[in-house]
Amino acid sequence: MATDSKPLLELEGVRLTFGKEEVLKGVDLHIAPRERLIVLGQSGGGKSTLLRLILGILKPSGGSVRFKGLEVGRMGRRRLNKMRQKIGMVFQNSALVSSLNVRDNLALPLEELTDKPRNEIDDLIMHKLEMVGMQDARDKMPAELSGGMRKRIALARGIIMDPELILYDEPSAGLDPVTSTLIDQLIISLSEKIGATSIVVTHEMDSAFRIATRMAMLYKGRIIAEDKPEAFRHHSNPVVAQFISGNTEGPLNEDLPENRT
Ligand SMILES: Nc1ncnc2c1ncn2[C@@H]1O[C@H](COP(=O)(O)OP(=O)(O)OP(=O)(O)O)[C@@H](O)[C@H]1O
Repeated sequence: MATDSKPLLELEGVRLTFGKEEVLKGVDLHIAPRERLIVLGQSGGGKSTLLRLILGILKPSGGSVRFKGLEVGRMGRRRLNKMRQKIGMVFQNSALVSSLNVRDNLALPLEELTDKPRNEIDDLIMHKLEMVGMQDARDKMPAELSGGMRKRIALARGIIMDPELILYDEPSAGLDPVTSTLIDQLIISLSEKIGATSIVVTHEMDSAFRIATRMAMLYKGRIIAEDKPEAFRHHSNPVVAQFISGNTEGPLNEDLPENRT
């Protein structure tokens, strides 16, 4: 029990500047094992940037990102590779390599980050394809699959190494409502099956409420609210309340290009 209550991931005072733009101004966030945390925020607010900091693709300009107690920004290549074996990533638009078939797309992270033999890689791929109901797609090219099928393959690739943490960037973007619900259910069941923690960036509020065990709102470079989903439905913070409702009147309007001075 004691280890389970320790955060898997700790972000403290994380700042990130691109040129003159300070995108993150001090993000504090602790993520406990097995949580499914939804990160909400406006377009261009820095959500994808946050995921890239967690993966160690970007280094913070200030503050710290710790995965299992280790500072990600200070890891060398070997440590980073080791950590990335424990983190699965499901990108926006699935991000499959169009010139590779499903089998080879799923093999990529295993070949890049491990020295597993081919037969072991093939067994793992079949097992993960079965978990997402896509065992018949092994030899198909991405172009032969629908958006929902490609998303299932992206999920299979995200869990290929039984990660402890899975990062999802807009997992249901561009999918029809039914496919989107099925993908949300799969996200929940897969993370429960492998005992993973999930961080999901999304703008789709129905998906967010279906998936979340906790929610956080990123606004103007900081986390301005974090709470259980029920609390987010009727939040006292006017920014959160407007974001959730999609109301066209409220404090978020100050940030619209036409209202900037
Ligand atoms: N590599 C980069 N170099 C310079 N600026 C960048 C870079 N990556 C992101 N940015 C800028 O940082 C800001 C945050 O981008 P980010 O993609 O993290 O936002 P987001 O919240 O994920 O947006 P969306 O919801 O639209 O995907 C944007 O202004 C973007 O232009």
